[in-house]
Amino acid sequence: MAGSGSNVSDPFSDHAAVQDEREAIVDSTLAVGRNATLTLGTDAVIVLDEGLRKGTGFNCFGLLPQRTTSTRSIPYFNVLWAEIVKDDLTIRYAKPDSRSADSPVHVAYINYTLDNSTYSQERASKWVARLLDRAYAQSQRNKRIKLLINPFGGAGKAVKLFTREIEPVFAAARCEVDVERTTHAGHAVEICEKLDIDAYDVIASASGDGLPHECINGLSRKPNAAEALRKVAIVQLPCGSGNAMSWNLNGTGQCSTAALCIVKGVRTPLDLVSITQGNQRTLSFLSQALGIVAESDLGTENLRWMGDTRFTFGFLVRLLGRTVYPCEISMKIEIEDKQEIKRHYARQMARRGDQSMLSQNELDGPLDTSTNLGLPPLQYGTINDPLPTGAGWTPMTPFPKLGHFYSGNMTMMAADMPFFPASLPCDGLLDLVTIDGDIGRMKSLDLLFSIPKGTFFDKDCVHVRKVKAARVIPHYGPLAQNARGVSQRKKIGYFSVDGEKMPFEPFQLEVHKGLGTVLSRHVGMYEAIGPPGWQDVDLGRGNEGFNST
Ligand SMILES: Nc1ncnc2c1ncn2[C@@H]1O[C@H](COP(=O)(O)OP(=O)(O)OP(=O)(O)O)[C@@H](O)[C@H]1O
Repeated sequence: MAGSGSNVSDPFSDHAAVQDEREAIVDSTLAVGRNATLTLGTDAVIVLDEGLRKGTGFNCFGLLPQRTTSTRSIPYFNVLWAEIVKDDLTIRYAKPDSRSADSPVHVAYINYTLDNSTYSQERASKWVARLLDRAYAQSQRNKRIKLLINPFGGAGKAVKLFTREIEPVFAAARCEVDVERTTHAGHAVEICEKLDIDAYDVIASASGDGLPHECINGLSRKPNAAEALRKVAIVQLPCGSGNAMSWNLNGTGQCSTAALCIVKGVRTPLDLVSITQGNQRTLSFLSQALGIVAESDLGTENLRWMGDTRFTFGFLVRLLGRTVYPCEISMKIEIEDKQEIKRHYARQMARRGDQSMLSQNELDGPLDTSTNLGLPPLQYGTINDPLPTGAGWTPMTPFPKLGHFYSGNMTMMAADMPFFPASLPCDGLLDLVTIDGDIGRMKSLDLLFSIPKGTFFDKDCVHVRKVKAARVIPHYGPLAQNARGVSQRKKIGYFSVDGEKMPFEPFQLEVHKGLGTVLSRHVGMYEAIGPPGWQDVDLGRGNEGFNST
């Protein structure tokens, strides 16, 4: 009944709480001049300024509408820096050029002259500190970035893109940037092998996916490789043609937006894959391909003048030719059923959903100090060892009609190419897809169009498993007689790792959970929609699923 004693559920009866709330509102609002205030809102800083209403003064003789609102909101994510110099408060932020989802950004700023009383200055300094706390949250400020530019990457525009789109964003965010141009193939490996890992937080590549691949392999050559790969985050500023790393971690193919995402990026551990061939061990962060995908990429180098279209052209030519690429494959399968893969994905996403619950150790996993911080030992040996036969390993099995062998550690292989929708940055597993090459042209075309639509995963002819390791022996390439008259297959064919050409010969791969580190827009997840229907999967209780640690 109204008025009968205290009502604890009535927030207005709690005077202390109301007082706290009032003070919080007062603290979050800063008066900057007679007609303007800046307020720290839930996810943006709100600028209320009568001056904004006046517009630019040009309204095309009354034909264009004048700005009628006096407020503007700047999302915290876009705030690059804020500071007070003498009596001037300046907030620099990344302003999108358009409303499109993948719009580039440019650096803009607002500036107000403060009342120069000590009280006002102190309040303003506290307000700026609170703004920066919100703008950066879990992300490290003033990152120290080693920035490598491949002057010939993509369409050869990386240097221009750096000057116009990337540098202004890093400068506005007060990042320390040390720029170096690569002069030859393999240069990034050499630079990263010698890099002082205490001097940098991030290695950024203004390039395609080739340079990040080299950076990872450069760090892997250090005697303290595991420590280096843990300490320094590898990122990409998308200047190539595929730019998969940027699409997966930041959801953009724009250099300026990727720079903003790196400024605000949070550390995410990334599984890396060891590939052994002969006596070589290479690390991979993205994909391994044999057959049609490798040929469409590496076999079309002579068509570079076509730009991105060369992949599609190469793909269609081979697809319509119903080319097969026979191989023998043995895998250590962890999850095979598509519904189980969706459940695994849903379970991992549920864990990631509450980021505040994750400790840094849980995110990065324990660092194995038993190996002097060098690369982790290979659990299943190399391609030169006898075939592993332990739990989960399938026998070496012929795939006589194989059209695609494609394993992926990230979802997007390029813009609109979510080839591995169930992949996760740090589940210790690789998504391995095989498709027969003789499935018929219409079915093949339908498959091709299903990739951007996100329905590819559920197609019957698409075989997907989550694996921890695999051994592959390619059995294609033309037959030729050797000097002793014995028929042998010529080593002609393409094997691509992260889009880079590797020797066309047998290989073994093995996943290392969370060995690498990247910066991502969201902790522990890719900017992708996941396998179809994963949100509807019933996780049940007590079902812990695959434990990859
Ligand atoms: N200065 C250079 N001259 C020649 N090759 C270089 C140079 N710098 C880097 N490279 C090599 O270029 C290769 C491709 O690099 P990157 O991925 O950056 O560009 P891209 O191939 O054009 O991009 P994408 O893979 O998206 O098409 C890498 O293998 C790297 O070793």
